[in-house]
Amino acid sequence: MSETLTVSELSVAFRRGGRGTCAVDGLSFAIAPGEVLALVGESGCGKSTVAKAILRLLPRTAQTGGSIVVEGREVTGLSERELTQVRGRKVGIVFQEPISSLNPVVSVGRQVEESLRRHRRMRRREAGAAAVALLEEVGIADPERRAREFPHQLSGGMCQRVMIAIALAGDPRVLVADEPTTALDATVQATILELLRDLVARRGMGLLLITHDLGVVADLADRAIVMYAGRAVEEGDVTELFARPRHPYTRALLAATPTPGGATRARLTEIDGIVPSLAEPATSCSFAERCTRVRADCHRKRPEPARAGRGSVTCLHPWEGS
Ligand SMILES: Nc1ncnc2c1ncn2[C@@H]1O[C@H](COP(=O)(O)OP(=O)(O)OP(=O)(O)O)[C@@H](O)[C@H]1O
Repeated sequence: MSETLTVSELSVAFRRGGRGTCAVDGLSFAIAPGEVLALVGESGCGKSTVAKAILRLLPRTAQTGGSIVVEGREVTGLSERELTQVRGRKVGIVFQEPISSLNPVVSVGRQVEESLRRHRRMRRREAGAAAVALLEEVGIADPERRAREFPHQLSGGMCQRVMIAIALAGDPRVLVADEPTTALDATVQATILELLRDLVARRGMGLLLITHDLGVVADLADRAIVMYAGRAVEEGDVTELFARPRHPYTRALLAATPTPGGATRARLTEIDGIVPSLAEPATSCSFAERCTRVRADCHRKRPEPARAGRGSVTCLHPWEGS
């Protein structure tokens, strides 16, 4: 099966007063139709930067390297005009804050219609009917009435459904969902995850799910990449990753995840300051300072990805599969 999205050796550095911060460092992955791939890691590890690089939404101060191919088309060198065909039509995006992402003074039906007219060149009447059908597809009851309402009249969960309808208007082959349920309460979260799962299966889209929440990964993803300081430290099938985490960071993340009904164990703190300059790539393991298994060579040698089970691990001394 051909991939909907292939990212190869993606790197992104931000310049800040003469110094560079390497936010993403040599990340590669591919998503097949109907597949859910999660990018998981703490705040600041570079997840959103990956999403923005795919949609070419990074500021001019960002230096990007590597290749991003969407449905066989390299997007890194495209002009703004060519990019409009990719954004929305081939790649849709859903952000974390549904209410602030919607226009408060335009009815939700009209906002879906506008997206349909922009991406699919529909006439107004045709777009009106298609908007109602999309609202129904994303699970909004009584869609004709709801289409006339404004964002403040809808719950957070319903607003997120509207955002998903807007993202689907261009009939994208890949959906990028950046923390799609983080702003919602737990029961609503579960219904939105179920909707995303249904849509991926029904439409055969690829889904890149960006989250810091391993519970969300377990619920929805087929595969996951665990990111730390801009690099993939472990990658694999979700069931294997949860059953046999090999990287000490994956283990630490799993240990910090609240268990149902149990107490939340210590949370890992946010990472700041990653790699000082792109010209000076890391010469050691970036997790060494926080690692419980650290050995002398971790401070001297940069680990490279090595195959492990059906995935890979980037660690000089990984836990062996048991
Ligand atoms: N526009 C920017 N200019 C400079 N540095 C940036 C910019 N955007 C992100 N960064 C830096 O890049 C790194 C990765 O940020 P990013 O937002 O991708 O992480 P994240 O894992 O998505 O975190 P969060 O979940 O908090 O959004 C951070 O060190 C951040 O400070």
